[in-house]
Amino acid sequence: MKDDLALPVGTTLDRFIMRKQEDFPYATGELSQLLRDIALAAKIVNREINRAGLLGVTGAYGQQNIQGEEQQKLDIIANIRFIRALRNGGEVCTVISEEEEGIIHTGNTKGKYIVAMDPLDGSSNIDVNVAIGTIFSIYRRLSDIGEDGTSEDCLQNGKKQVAAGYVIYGSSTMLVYTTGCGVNGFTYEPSLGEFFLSHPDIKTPKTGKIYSCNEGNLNSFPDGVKSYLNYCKENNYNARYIGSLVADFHRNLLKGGIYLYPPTVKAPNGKLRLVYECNALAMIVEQAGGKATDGSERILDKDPTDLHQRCPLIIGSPDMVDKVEEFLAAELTLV
Ligand SMILES: O=P(O)(O)OC[C@H]1O[C@](O)(COP(=O)(O)O)[C@@H](O)[C@@H]1O
Ligand SMILES: [Mg+2]
Ligand SMILES: [Mg+2]
Repeated sequence: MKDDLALPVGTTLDRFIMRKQEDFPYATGELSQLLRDIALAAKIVNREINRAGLLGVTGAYGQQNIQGEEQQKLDIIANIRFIRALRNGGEVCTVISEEEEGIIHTGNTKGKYIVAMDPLDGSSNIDVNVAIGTIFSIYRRLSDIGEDGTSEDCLQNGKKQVAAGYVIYGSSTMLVYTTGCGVNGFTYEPSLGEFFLSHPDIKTPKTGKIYSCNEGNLNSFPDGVKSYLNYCKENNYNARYIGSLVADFHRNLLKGGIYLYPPTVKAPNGKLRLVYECNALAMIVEQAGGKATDGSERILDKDPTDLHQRCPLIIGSPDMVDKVEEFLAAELTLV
């Protein structure tokens, strides 16, 4: 067949976004444009990450962020690249970032959207060539068009997300996102500079045999979590922990598994941030048939009170999350 000489390259992200937009007769194209702006920033950051070692942009930047964490140069670069792309795109009035203490007004007062983001996730893995990521949540503003966004706009509960996603910079670079109608994954083809649909309609298995958590903190985990980890070991589950939330989450999403960052003595509210890490992944996992909880409350039901607030995260295959909650509930009855 002649066609075999030129096999189709697949559906580009752009084309996919356009087709999805047709599903919404009242769509104005602004959210579509915003998703494209995020994809553009992801391509640029991907390039920066790939050549970081050559350009000497590895290592610490020499200042701390609001969380008291040493900022890496690539944290700063990714933060600048995403904020610039969102500002130039014109659809976003306000940004919340892990790397910025306060909310960032882009000057696009006509912009209808708010973006909360973790520009670079897995900072401890940046310089050692291990998969890292970017996490983003998109909300519609509540405040009036024509003004800067407000803190009320930025502290919306996770159920209000109109879209959420992540980019994983790993053996290949992928963009995975949802607009509330299922989860789709796109793989980046650098030679064409395009993301192509590679993982349509992702569904996470109901259960799995992989558990991911930093057992270095085991001694200070709640008893219910300790019991669950014993249960995993008794049932010969595989321990897999990359130390980049996006990468651990992505593997478990595709293969079935559970990621846990419980409260510890060092981090009594857990380590991960509700507004720009947990909410986005919770929307994705639920859209893929999974679950996300802080141990007792559904992540998406939590009302944020602070931009950088932390919360425990237990996320993944639904049966596995239920099992952890069972062990935690049993712990409470023993008290
Ligand atoms: O080193 P720990 O305590 O296991 O924490 C690792 C976790 O912290 C994070 O690195 C926090 O995210 P950032 O790198 O964006 O700050 C997660 O990606 C990861 O899952
Ligand atoms: Mg992070
Ligand atoms: Mg980060």
